[in-house]
Amino acid sequence: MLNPNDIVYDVFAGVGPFAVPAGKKHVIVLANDLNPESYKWLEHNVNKNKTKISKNRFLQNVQTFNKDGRDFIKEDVKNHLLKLMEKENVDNRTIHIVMNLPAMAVEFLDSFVGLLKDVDKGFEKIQPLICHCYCFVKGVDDTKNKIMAEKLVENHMKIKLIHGVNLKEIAFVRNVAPNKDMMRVDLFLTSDILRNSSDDYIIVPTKRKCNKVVID
Ligand SMILES: C[S@@+](CC[C@H](N)C(=O)[O-])C[C@H]1O[C@@H](n2cnc3c(N)ncnc32)[C@H](O)[C@@H]1O
Repeated sequence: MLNPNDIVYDVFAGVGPFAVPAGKKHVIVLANDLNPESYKWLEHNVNKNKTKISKNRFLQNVQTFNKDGRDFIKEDVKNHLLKLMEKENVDNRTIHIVMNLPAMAVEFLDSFVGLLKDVDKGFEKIQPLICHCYCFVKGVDDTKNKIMAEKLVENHMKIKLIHGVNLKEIAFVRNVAPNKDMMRVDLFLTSDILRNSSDDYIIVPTKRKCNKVVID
């Protein structure tokens, strides 16, 4: 899916199985992991594969971070987006946010709501901005799995998902245990979400129970 001008923010990068191949394709990558041991090997793999270009350049190839995902989003992803919004020329590219921590990633999604609420222009320069959020659902059937994954994201972001507007796709990834499937929800992080100016969206009730969603 990735092209050389694209940008990847890998919030839960582990030892770099997404970040390193992306860096090798000359994609700009900001890769983060909280676990110091994962971070050590992420650094090792980035250096070993020569994906690191220069400490001093803004758009270096792969940059690594050792932070909690929420801090990484609110500080480093935000700052990087702000710099892109200030640039005069915009490359033709897609920005991807990868959130591969299926048990918990949805709990970090609210960080994007209002992330750029103080900004009033330049949003077109950071679109499309696609968030790939992995989650687990109680495996029932494909249709119900997709509804559960959608409700899970809606409850955590407190926004209504609308296909083609802020929802790109919901995909089955794999079965991980009896009655437990991994799903991937691809979201368009629109300027409405980033500014939290969500007149178009119905705010869904906050009632939620951890990762489980009950379908009537
Ligand atoms: C399922 S692994 C995914 C790693 C990698 N993306 C992959 O596909 O192999 C999730 C990673 O998230 C990291 N992690 C867990 N909690 C985190 C947090 N709060 N902030 C950042 N990283 C975290 C873990 O250390 C682990 O490396």
